[in-house]
Amino acid sequence: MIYTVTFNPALDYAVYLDTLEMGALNRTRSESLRCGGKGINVSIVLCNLGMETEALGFLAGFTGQGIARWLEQMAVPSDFIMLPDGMSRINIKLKTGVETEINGQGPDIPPQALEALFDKLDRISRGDTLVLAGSIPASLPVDIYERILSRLSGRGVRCVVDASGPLLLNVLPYHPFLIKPNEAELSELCGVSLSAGDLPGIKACAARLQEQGARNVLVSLGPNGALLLTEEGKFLHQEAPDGTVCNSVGAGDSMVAGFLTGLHLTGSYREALRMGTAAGSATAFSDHLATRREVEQLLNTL
Ligand SMILES: Nc1ncnc2c1ncn2[C@@H]1O[C@H](COP(=O)(O)OP(=O)(O)OP(=O)(O)O)[C@@H](O)[C@H]1O
Ligand SMILES: O=P(O)(O)OC[C@@]1(O)O[C@H](CO)[C@@H](O)[C@@H]1O
Repeated sequence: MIYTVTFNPALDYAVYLDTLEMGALNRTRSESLRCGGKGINVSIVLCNLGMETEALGFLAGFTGQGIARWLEQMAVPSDFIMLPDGMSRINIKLKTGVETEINGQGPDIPPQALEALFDKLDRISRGDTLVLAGSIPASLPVDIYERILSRLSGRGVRCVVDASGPLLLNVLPYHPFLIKPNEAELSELCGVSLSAGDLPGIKACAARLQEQGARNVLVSLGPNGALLLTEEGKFLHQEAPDGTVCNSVGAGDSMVAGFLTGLHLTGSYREALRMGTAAGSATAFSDHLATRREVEQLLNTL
C-alpha cells in the first residue's frame, strides 16, 4: 500500500488568459478547478494507474469538504483529519503563455490534530510506502517531516519526500528511499545556480544530496525529462516526449506516482524512470492529471 500525506491540500484554480494586465480588470478565456496538493495528486495518479493507495492529511472548511467529496467521487481512498477552524487553500494557477502560481498559507494545525495523524501513521507497516509531499502550514515546525521519518525509522517503511528547502534537507539523515526535487529546488538546496539542462551540474548536486543521506535522487527537469541517481550510484537520464503543454501543475507529482508504479511492476529503475517521465508529461500535456491510457500512449514513444 502506498500512503500519501498532504499537510496542506488545495483546490487548484487554473485561469487561462491571453494576457494579464496588472492593475486592470482581466477576463479569463477559460478556467478550471480541481483538487490538489502534492500528496493528493500522487494518490489520484496512483489510483489511475491501478495501484493501491490511501491519501492522508488535513482538510478544513468548505473547501476541505469539497476536496473530500471530490476524492470520494473519483474513488480515491482517503482518511483525512478535519480541522476545527480555517479552510483549505485555493491556489491560483495563472496561464498566460507562461505559468504563474500563487499558493496560499493553509489553515493552522492544532497539536491534537497532529497527534491524530501520528496515530494513523503508526498503522503503516513493513513493505508499505509513505509519500510526504508539499509544503506545511506556517503554524507547524519545519522539523515535522523529520519527526515522521524518525518515528518510522527501523520499521521497514519506504519513505518518499517531495518538498523543498529545510523540510527536505532535514530528512536526509533518515535515508529516505526517494527524494524528487525539480531543477530549481535542487539548485536552491545546494546553493548553486544551475542553468537549464546543465546535466553535469545537476549530477553533482544530486550526488551531494545522496552523500547527505538520500538513497535515490530523482530530479525532474520539465521539458528536459528527468535524471535519476540510483542507490547503486548509477545515473540514468530520460528525455521527455514531445507534446504541447496545457497545464503542468501536478506533473512532478504524477512523475512520483508513475515512478513508484513502474518500480512496483518491474523492479527496474530504468523502467520506473520511463514510466515516471511518461506520467509527468501526460499530466503536463492535458488539463487533468494523467490517466492510465495517456501514460501508456506516451510510454510507447519513449
Ligand atoms: N514542457 C514539458 N514537456 C514535456 N514534459 C514535461 C514538461 N513539463 C513537465 N514535463 C514532465 O513532467 C515531469 C515533471 O515536471 P517538472 O520538472 O516541471 O516537475 P515539478 O516542477 O515538480 O512540477 P509540479 O510542482 O507542478 O508538480 C518532467 O520530468 C517531464 O516528464
Ligand atoms: O504549496 P505546495 O504545497 O508546495 O504546493 C502545492 C501545489 O502547488 O502543488 C501541487 C502541484 O505539484 C498543486 O496541486 C498545489 O497547488
